[in-house]
Amino acid sequence: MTTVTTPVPSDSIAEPWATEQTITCRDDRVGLRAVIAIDDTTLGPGFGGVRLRTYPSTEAAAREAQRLAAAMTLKHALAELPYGGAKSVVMLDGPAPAPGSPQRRALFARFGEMIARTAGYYVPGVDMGTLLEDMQTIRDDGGARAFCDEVSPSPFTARGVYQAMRAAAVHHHGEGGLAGLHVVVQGVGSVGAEVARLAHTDGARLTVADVDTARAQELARELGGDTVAADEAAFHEADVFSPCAIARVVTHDNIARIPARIIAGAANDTLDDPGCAEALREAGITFVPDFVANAGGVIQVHGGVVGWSDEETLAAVDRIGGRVTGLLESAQEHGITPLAAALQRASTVLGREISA
Ligand SMILES: NC(=O)c1ccc[n+]([C@@H]2O[C@H](COP(=O)([O-])OP(=O)(O)OC[C@H]3O[C@@H](n4cnc5c(N)ncnc54)[C@H](O)[C@@H]3O)[C@@H](O)[C@H]2O)c1
Repeated sequence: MTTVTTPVPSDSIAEPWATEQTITCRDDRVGLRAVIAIDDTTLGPGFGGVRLRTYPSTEAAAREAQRLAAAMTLKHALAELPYGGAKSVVMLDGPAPAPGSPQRRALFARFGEMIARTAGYYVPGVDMGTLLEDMQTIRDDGGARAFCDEVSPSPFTARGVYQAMRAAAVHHHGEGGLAGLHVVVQGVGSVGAEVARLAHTDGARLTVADVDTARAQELARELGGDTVAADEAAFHEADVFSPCAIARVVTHDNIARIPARIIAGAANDTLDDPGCAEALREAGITFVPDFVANAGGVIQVHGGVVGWSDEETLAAVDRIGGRVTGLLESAQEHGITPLAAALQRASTVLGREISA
């Protein structure tokens, strides 16, 4: 007699046709429930991280995988990288298996086998909740291609965000760039702290915020700056606001309270909804799309894959600045938002219409 295990209660994949492929993966022997979303492979295999966390439903997990995969498509298209957009989520129903444990290894080995079935069209990397060793398991035990670069992408992401911020400052204030400007950084983890340091080196005055207040205070001391409460960072008097922590910090309801004239940060999904981009433009605030500003990490990963020298990788990351300048000029010329300009660029690169 066959035993049928009841699937995770719920629901469905809400948008079955949102991506080129959305694949569910299940193996009860190792406790695997995962969703792989391959958004678009026009430019190459879909590359995107594996996220490991709990979700309230299968639908929520699938939605997140699809949404993040679409953002990766845009990120790679704008960064001129030969990858499509993809993302996967492994659903937890309790605490994550400990790093190095046989359970964790079995989970990622099996997931790797399922990734291998995409025949290279999905290439995973590290994301929230996963570790380099998980990618190595996917590769070594699962037999799938995986990006397992041991170099942390965070400093490269930070450098790209800094270049984006600087380009926006030059666009607004002329060649002086960030010198003398007040920059508020929300979230001073591996990316935000480095963004703050680079802006400080460029002559900016820094105010930093983090839910880990000791971390913010220590960095403020290092940079001779100030701190502000984490949930007040966006509303603190400043020239530049750099969200480097959580998603959706800009909402229709709070735009009127944001004093900064430039928003450029690392946090994915900074806008609560794409319509906020037009509201920001009307409020006179220049928003640099997150998927343009935070591409330094994927550029570094690609540099590792194709064997760029450190100088070549840094030069490629620094080109984010010129790209932002181009988008801001195009947006100004056509009376559109920088987000719309970025989507137009992605539409051209991908050969299909992409709207917000
Ligand atoms: N690391 C990368 O290369 C990379 C690449 C692209 C995008 N991002 C995005 O950039 C952001 C930062 O990434 P990271 O690698 O620095 O993460 P991190 O975990 O190293 O740092 C995040 C920091 O934000 C703080 N934080 C959390 N919630 C906060 C809140 N509500 N207000 C203020 N601070 C808060 C945390 O205490 C931590 O110090 C994330 O949104 C991430 O998805 C990172």
